Amino acid sequence: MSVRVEHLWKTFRIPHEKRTTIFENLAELVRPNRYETFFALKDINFEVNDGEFIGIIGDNGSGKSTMLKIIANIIRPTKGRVKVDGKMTPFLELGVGFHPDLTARENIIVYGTIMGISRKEIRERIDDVIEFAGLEKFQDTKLKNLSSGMQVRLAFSTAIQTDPDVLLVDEVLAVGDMEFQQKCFDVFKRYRNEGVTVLFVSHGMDAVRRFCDRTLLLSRGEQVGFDDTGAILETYINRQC
Ligand SMILES: Nc1ncnc2c1ncn2[C@@H]1O[C@H](COP(=O)(O)OP(=O)(O)OP(=O)(O)O)[C@@H](O)[C@H]1O
Repeated sequence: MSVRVEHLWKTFRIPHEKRTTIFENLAELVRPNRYETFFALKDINFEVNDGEFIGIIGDNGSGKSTMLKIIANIIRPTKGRVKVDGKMTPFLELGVGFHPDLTARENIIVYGTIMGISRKEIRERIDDVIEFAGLEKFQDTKLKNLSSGMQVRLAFSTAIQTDPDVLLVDEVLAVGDMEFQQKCFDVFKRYRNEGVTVLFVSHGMDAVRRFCDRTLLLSRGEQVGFDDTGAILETYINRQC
C-alpha cells in the first residue's frame, strides 16, 4: 500500500453575502452573515498499491484538486484519514513554494532546500532542471516575468528532481506545449519503470488511458467509481451522453 484514503469528507463554509469593505465587515456585528455548508468531498475511499499510476477524473468542481491538496497535507479533511507511505512530492497549484520576485534559478534553490535536498545535490541538478524546463535563456529572469506555461514547466521540472516515491500531479499537461507534453510522457514512462506511485488529475482522457492503471471518477464530491481505467472512462463517457 502506498496511499490510503478512508472515509474522507471535506466541507467548506460558503458565505451567502460577499463582505469585503470594513463597513460591510462591521455589519457582521449587528447582522451576522449566513453560511452554507458545501460538501466538496463526500466519503471518498480508495487504496493505491506501490508503483501504481492512478488517474483522477471528473467534471469541473467535482473535488479532484481538493482531494490532492488533502493528500498533500495542504488542507485538512473535515473527516476521515489519509495515509501516504514514502516520500511524497506534490505538483499542484502553480506557485506553491515559488516566489514571483526570485529568478528561475533562485526558485529552484529555494524549492530544493524546502524539499530537503542537500546544497551539493541542488548544485549538481540545477542545470538539468533548467534544461528540462527549456529555460536556459531565462534562468536569470524573475518568475513573474516568465509566461504561465514556462512557470509550470519550471515547477514541474523542479518537482520531479526530488526523487519522489509518490508524486501528486494536477493538470500539468494542460498548459505545456507539445514538446513539453512529450517530455512529461517520458518522465511518466520512466516513473512507471522505476515503480514510482503517481496520482494524476487530468481532463486529458488520452493521457489517462495511456498511463493510468486504475482511475477514480468523482462527481460533485462523490466517488462514482474506482476501477480499471478502461471501465471508468466508459462510465464517464456514458454519463455525459
Ligand atoms: N477554499 C474553498 N472555499 C470554498 N469552496 C471551495 C474551496 N476550494 C474548493 N472549493 C469548492 O469545492 C469544489 C471542488 O473544487 P476542486 O477545485 O476540488 O474541483 P476540481 O474537480 O479540481 O475542478 P476543476 O476540474 O475545475 O479543476 C468546487 O465547487 C469549489 O468551488
